[in-house]
Amino acid sequence: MVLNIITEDFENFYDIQDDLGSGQFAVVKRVRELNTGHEFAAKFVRKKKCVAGRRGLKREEILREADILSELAPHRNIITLHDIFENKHEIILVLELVGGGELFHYIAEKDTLSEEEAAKFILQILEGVHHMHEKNIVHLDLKPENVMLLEKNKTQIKIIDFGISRKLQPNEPTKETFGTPEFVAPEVIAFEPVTLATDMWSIGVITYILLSGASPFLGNTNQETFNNITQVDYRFDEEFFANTSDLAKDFIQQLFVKNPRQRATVVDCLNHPWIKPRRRKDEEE
Ligand SMILES: COc1cc(-c2ccc3ncc(-c4cccc([C@@H](O)NCCN(C)C)c4)n3n2)ccc1O
Repeated sequence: MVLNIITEDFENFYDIQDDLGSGQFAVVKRVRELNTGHEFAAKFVRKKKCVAGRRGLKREEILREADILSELAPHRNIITLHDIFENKHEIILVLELVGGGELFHYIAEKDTLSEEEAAKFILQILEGVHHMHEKNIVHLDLKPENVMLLEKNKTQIKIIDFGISRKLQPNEPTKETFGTPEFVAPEVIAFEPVTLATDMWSIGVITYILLSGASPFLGNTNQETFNNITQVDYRFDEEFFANTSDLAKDFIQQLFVKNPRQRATVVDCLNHPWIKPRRRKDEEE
């Protein structure tokens, strides 16, 4: 994918406004494009100063996210990349702005969702992930914090943060990435190759949380969490799942399968009876 990287001064084209959030090597700011007045989210990512440097990311790692976002655009449930800037110290990804906040906060405010509402969110995540997986792209960090609502109190979602996503190459096992402990699949903990199925495990965790407000494998420490995941040690506590349908529990159970080759694929999930009746006719294949 050929990227058009602009090396002129970012502030000749955009007015920087408020901070939206920050991570280890990146900060996301709201910006306004000078010649259109349109607002965007700009992700400023610090570049490593030298090979041995501990701060910042390698240039090719940052551009990998831009490459993948460019290949995936456009899709209604995946964030769109608008511009890329580079200067001596950082790379700036200018992205479609979403104003509805993280799904994580939406759940926190509501504690749990109805099955109908949860399934609507999961269907959209599946449609975005289906688009990725058709291109052999795996996200590797799917979690409620990386699913954002397009607008407040509207249910359309966008998947963000492709910072550790990968385009899988046949016969080239990918092992080196690690997502967020609570959401990672057993193969990630075992440092075995990641595949498209790795995302499907995370979708199971997200579904479990949307329906119950509880996290299926979370322990008091990361090691406890890893042990629970490796042993696929979870349960549908009556306290949280008394009113959850068997179909919804079956959907989750088909994703919490240790062997990635036996885990439900994104197409299996889109055709699962808990999801399929909620799809629009034009989306069925
Ligand atoms: C943080 O990394 C990305 C953020 C975005 C993105 C795109 C549009 C957009 N509109 C609003 C926001 C936003 C608003 C508040 C916080 C954040 C971000 O810092 N936190 C997101 C989740 N976090 C766990 C990475 C991002 N975003 N973030 C896209 C790709 C990324 O790799």
